[in-house]
Amino acid sequence: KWQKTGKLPPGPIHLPFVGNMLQVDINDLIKSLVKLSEKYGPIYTFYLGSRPTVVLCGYEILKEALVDNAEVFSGRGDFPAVQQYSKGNGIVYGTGERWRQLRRFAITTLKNFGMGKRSLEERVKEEAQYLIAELQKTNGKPFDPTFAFSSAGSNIICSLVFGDRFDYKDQEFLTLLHLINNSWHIMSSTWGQLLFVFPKIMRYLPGPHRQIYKNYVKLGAFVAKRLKKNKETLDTNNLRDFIDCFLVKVEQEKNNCNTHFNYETMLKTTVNVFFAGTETVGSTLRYGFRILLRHPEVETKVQEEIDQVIGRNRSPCMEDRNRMPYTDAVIYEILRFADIVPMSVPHTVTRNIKFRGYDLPEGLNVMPLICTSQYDPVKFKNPRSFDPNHFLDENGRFKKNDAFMAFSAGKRVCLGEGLAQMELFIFLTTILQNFKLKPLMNPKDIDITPESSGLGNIPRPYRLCVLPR
Ligand code: HEM
Repeated sequence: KWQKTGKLPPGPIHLPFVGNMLQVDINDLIKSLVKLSEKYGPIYTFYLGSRPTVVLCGYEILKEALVDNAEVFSGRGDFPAVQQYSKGNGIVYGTGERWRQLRRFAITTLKNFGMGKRSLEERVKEEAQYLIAELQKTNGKPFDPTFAFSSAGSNIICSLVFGDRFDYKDQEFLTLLHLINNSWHIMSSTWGQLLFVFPKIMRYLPGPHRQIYKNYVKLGAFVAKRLKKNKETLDTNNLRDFIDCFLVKVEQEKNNCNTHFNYETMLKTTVNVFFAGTETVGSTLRYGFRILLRHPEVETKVQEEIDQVIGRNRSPCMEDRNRMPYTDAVIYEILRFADIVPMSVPHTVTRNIKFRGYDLPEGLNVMPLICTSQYDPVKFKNPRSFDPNHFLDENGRFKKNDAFMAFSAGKRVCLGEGLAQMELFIFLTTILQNFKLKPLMNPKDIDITPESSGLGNIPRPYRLCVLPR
């Protein structure tokens, strides 16, 4: 069907059933896809089993697709790791009118609860103090920061979605964080990549990839419990959180047989936002602090800027960011270099389109390799090096770069970008205001390449010490 519809971009010769599997290293799918673009150019066709996918590489073509043709490239493509659970419900994996309505509702509702506003900033500042208290408990001894960071990030989204934060030692909370972390690791492992390339076959084979679905079911059970609790205690004159607002919306729409607001979409959307808001910020902080251990000179410069602009006696706030170009650039560079969602999430085209001379039929899978924009040598001087100068001009002022696509671009752009930027700035500056980082090895020996790459780029596990300043 796909071939008959028109001229797809060229690509490596594919075999029946296995597609282009034999042309890639399944331990590092992304690297292989980037390598193929050296031969076939910025747009080529790659077969996942029998299904063609158009791969987009480099800033120019990603912008042309995701931004200049935003509507057409806004469909959601095959993502087998989660499809079995989400079944097209929810924001991340929804498509068409359902996705549009759920996304609009989520953005408006999260804004009403303070996303992008001062009230939420106060919440983030308060959480930063809990994080500092948690780090103080380590007494300068080595520790693994994974769960302290993901707890802090997760608590912000929990406040918005569930109306409250959790204690860092709360067992149920820790279990949820483990489920999310575990799923993210599997999606980013060889098993996750096998699942991506062979969705049908892998569904029937044993292996860790099956755990992703089980984890989602457990997360869903927790969210279902919260939905029930909210419903039992709902006061329509005092809406407490995202779930309350969704319950009201479902009730308002109950006689509309075409509605997209029902129990299933409420459950899956809540799971989506909870998952997306937890692992991403946690992973970025974990990656970012590993980079700072590797580059103590960057840590020192950020601390100098903190001392100059904020001092030691008050908490950092978002207004400070405008007066801290170096720290601003460091955060952008962490997001660029760590590149924690390197191939974004698959898209599709929503209607037939002629694009760069090729015929892309409606429903065709598109893989926007946003890592190739973040590492585009035309747009960044030394893309393979961590260098905050990528975001500074010659006078030391912050300089935007269009090729920065850590949150993707266009209609599907991450809806939590503003929130994530706020959390990263406040958490990072509050930690560096209070502590000096101490690595457990010579900084020059710290490897800041990812441990594995798939849906996510996973930083290598590490421990560090934090000493009071
Ligand atoms: C450093 C932190 C984050 C990064 C790097 C990140 C990155 C991304 C990326 C690359 C996408 C895929 C966009 C696409 O399909 O083209 C995405 C989607 C999404 N993100 Fe984030 N994200 C982050 C934090 C958050 C937070 C805090 C939230 C919570 C509100 C969130 C909620 C979502 C949702 C709901 C989507 C799906 C959007 C859609 O399909 O319309 N993300 N994110």
